[in-house]
Amino acid sequence: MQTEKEDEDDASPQECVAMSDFTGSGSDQLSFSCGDKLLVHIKSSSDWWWAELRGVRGYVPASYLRPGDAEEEDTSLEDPWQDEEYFGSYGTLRLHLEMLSDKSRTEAYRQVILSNSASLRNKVVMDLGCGTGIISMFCAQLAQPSVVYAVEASSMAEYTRQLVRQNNCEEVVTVLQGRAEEIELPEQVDVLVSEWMGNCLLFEFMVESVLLVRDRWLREGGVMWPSSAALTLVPCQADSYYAEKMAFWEQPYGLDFTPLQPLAQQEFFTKPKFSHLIEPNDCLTAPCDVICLDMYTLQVKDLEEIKGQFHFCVEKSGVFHGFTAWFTVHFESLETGGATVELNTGPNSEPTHWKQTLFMLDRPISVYAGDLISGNIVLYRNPVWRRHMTVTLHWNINSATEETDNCQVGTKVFPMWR
Ligand SMILES: N=C(N)NC/C=C/[C@H]1O[C@@H](n2cnc3c(N)ncnc32)[C@H](O)[C@@H]1O
Repeated sequence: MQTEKEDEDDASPQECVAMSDFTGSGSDQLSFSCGDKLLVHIKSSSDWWWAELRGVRGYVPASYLRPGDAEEEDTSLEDPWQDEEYFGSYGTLRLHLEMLSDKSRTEAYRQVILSNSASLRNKVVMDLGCGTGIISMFCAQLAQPSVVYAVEASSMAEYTRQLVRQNNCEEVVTVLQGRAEEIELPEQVDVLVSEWMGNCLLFEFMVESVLLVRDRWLREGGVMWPSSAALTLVPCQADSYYAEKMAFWEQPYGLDFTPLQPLAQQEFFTKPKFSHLIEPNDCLTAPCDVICLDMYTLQVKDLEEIKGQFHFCVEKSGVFHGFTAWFTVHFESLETGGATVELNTGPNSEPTHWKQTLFMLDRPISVYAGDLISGNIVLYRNPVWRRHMTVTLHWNINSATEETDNCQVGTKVFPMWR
């Protein structure tokens, strides 16, 4: 871990305490365990600090640290769910406009209601995290449930009540403001519908609320919508993104800026890229469902660490820049044998506001038809910041051709976001 920063001295290093384990990737990141006391020498950016642990220095993720001793009591006030910020953001229209403008997403939920309208007659429904109440109003408009409990924790709930009245749905739709896992209902529900999926499926971990409400309010034999969810992964090319963020430094205006490339890798390729639009022909192999969740059996404790294996066979030679992930959810029919509705956020479906998530490798690797890329993905929920996680990818590349017979191995940890 000896690097050029060794001699850089700083005024007074600040002592910080690690709030959870961190396994560094790349040669300049420092690993540590929960409770370790680190000396922070340089806060080189908001995300990464230059720190020292037991005489070894390296980059550490700032969000894993809290100030030592003095300010101890302050950070204990920090809400691990960041509810104020989270529900505050849903109290404004921006995110609701984005979700409502996402036709693929919203029409999928409408299709679920429409294709189950007969079976929804006289049913008790909960719409968890109803936002502006669109799904609840689909239920009232397209079917005849006995009641829909539209639960919304943010201040949007007040406006949702107005929208329900404005659209003559108040007979059926009851808006309840509060966290769904904390509110009281007069009865159990037959159907628990929610649009809880975050980037990379789980980010925000709203799914925890869905599971808690399932366990408390879904009657025996009740239906979960979505019923199942799958995270899909594919090794891909990302030429334009790589050119834009890394190759750019090779010869801007005829000058050689390559000494900035390590910084570019740190700044642009450390975190996943949300809202990435992958072209179908960027995929180097057929995609693979690496994680499958059954919404009837999934438990909150399972969310701490979710692991999936993958085995890809390279279909065409190209440059392996990274992995792209997306998700698909399924809504089973209320009628036995009825049609299942699918919402697929992948590159072969209509784009959604989630688009896809790109995980860039530290450096691109040339791969050839027939090569095997196998390994695993692990989603580690952040033990402190409960809406965040890290995504760890381990991969092996076994060449199909003899010239590069050595097996290349790689691993990288992506914070999302803390
Ligand atoms: N699909 C994603 N990512 N987010 C879209 C869904 C987010 C909406 O659900 C609400 N919400 C989230 N969690 C809860 C909860 N536990 N109780 C009540 N309302 C909640 C938020 O305030 C947004 O309006």
